[in-house]
Amino acid sequence: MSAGQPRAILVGAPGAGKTSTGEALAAKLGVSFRDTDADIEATAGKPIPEIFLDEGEQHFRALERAAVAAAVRDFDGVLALGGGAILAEENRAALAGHQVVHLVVSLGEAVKRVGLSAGRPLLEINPRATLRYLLDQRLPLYEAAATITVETDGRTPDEVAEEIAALLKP
Ligand SMILES: Nc1ncnc2c1ncn2[C@@H]1O[C@H](COP(=O)(O)OP(=O)(O)O)[C@@H](O)[C@H]1O
Ligand SMILES: O=C(O)C1=C[C@@H](OP(=O)(O)O)[C@@H](O)[C@H](O)C1
Ligand SMILES: [Mg+2]
Repeated sequence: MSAGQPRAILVGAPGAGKTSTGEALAAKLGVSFRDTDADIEATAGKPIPEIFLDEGEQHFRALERAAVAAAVRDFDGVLALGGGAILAEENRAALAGHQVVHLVVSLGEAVKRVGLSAGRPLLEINPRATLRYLLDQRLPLYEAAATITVETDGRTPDEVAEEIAALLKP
């Protein structure tokens, strides 16, 4: 069954604001919001840090590939992905042909927003160095997947959502 396609798919580093800006954008457009991280937690029946602890990152990534495939196929609102979803070739292929928004965040701002935050198992130790590594590894992948690129530093999720809404094709 196909319900159309997502109005927008948000990608970017942890702390870029995919979840919060995605919610603001969905409200602005009057459509639903979905986050693959929430889908994964619902499937696993536990929070992401527990999945990492109990089954490990590889298992989380397998759940994530299934969540991305299902959401891109079935969902017609605003979709936020987890920051690491871009690493899987299968997920990058699923994004092709969609309106993909890269939320850009600087290292310093990302550290301020999510440094040592509970709920992001990859960032629990040395968040600045880890985020620097993640950004180096992933930035080219976010850039290649994106059809729209928006800066988020110094702007609220609502302001970022406003810019995206103006740039999206109907
Ligand atoms: N544009 C922004 N300006 C300031 N803080 C933000 C902005 N976007 C998100 N945040 C804050 O940063 C944290 C991470 O945001 P979140 O939406 O979960 O990012 P992501 O889903 O990309 O990891 C939250 O505390 C959120 O309130
Ligand atoms: O960067 C990553 O690999 C991850 C980012 C998280 O999502 P956000 O980017 O929404 O924080 C979440 O999917 C998980 O903790 C792994
Ligand atoms: Mg998120």
